[in-house]
Amino acid sequence: MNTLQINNLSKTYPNGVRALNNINLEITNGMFGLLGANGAGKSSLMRTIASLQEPTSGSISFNKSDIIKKPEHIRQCLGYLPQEFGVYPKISAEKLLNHLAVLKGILDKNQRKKQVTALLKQVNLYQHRKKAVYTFSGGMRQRFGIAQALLGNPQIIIVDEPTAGLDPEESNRFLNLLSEIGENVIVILSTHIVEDVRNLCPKMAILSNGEIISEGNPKDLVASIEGKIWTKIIPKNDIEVYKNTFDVISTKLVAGDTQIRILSNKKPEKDFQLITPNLEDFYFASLFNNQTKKA
Ligand SMILES: Nc1ncnc2c1ncn2[C@@H]1O[C@H](COP(=O)(O)OP(=O)(O)OP(=O)(O)O)[C@@H](O)[C@H]1O
Repeated sequence: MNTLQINNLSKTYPNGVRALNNINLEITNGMFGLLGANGAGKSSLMRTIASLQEPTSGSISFNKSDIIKKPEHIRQCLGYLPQEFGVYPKISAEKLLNHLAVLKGILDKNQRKKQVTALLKQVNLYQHRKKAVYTFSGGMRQRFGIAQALLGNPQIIIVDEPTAGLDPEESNRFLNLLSEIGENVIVILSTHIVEDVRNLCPKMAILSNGEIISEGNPKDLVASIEGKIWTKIIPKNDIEVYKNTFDVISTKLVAGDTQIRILSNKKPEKDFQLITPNLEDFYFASLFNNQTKKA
């Protein structure tokens, strides 16, 4: 069993932005979803775990080895697909993956060829192996990205916002690929897409303004708000009135009408309907509770 242990981790950038604020997490084998809005601090946390930047304070260990003092340990067993993969040179996907394999320390030529071929097949890019990656579509690039992250059989794989910008079919394809990686490694999926976490991750945490505000199994978290989420269709202009009166966690346009969802232990008033909550409701309820706690 692999264990990533994060204790009291904080990161303040030189410009004064406090991106991470006292994070504590223990992550073991399987898919772990890190959910948060843009700017919540997900990439800051992913980059710090990948030892690409140092925290301001706190500690991270991977299988009991301190990765801030000894970053080479996690680098050897890490596969990382960053949010921005960067510029691709004008060489074929096969050559680029081979080159990245050398950088990863796979020096035996035969072993390297075997692994590059197997990975290109696994991510369904084998038939496109002679094409340059910069000519690939967004989805193909992300699949190439996961192939490079899997080089060298990593024990911990970090994917940062991998489906942002992909169409639904490519997104599905990518997530299926991710779910096949296996249960014997840690996979951290950082995303703002609630559905992705619900479908894939048995464990998750919500990050907001650099803090972990909820953590657990998605089903258990949703069960904790069972019987507390109420909905009503209201005129668009009344939103502010309802917000001032009730704990409105979200508003949504449904077929041109405005639907509000409210967090309440009992029926807020007549015409409200109790609904079976989903993970998105839990996410919004967490953000709402956290904001009101701070206000
Ligand atoms: N290198 C940096 N220097 C200064 N501030 C930064 C730096 N990187 C991130 N930030 C700031 O830290 C905060 C968290 O950013 P981060 O990129 O970690 O969030 P995120 O959840 O990954 O969001 P997104 O999905 O939009 O990238 C933001 O306020 C951002 O502007």
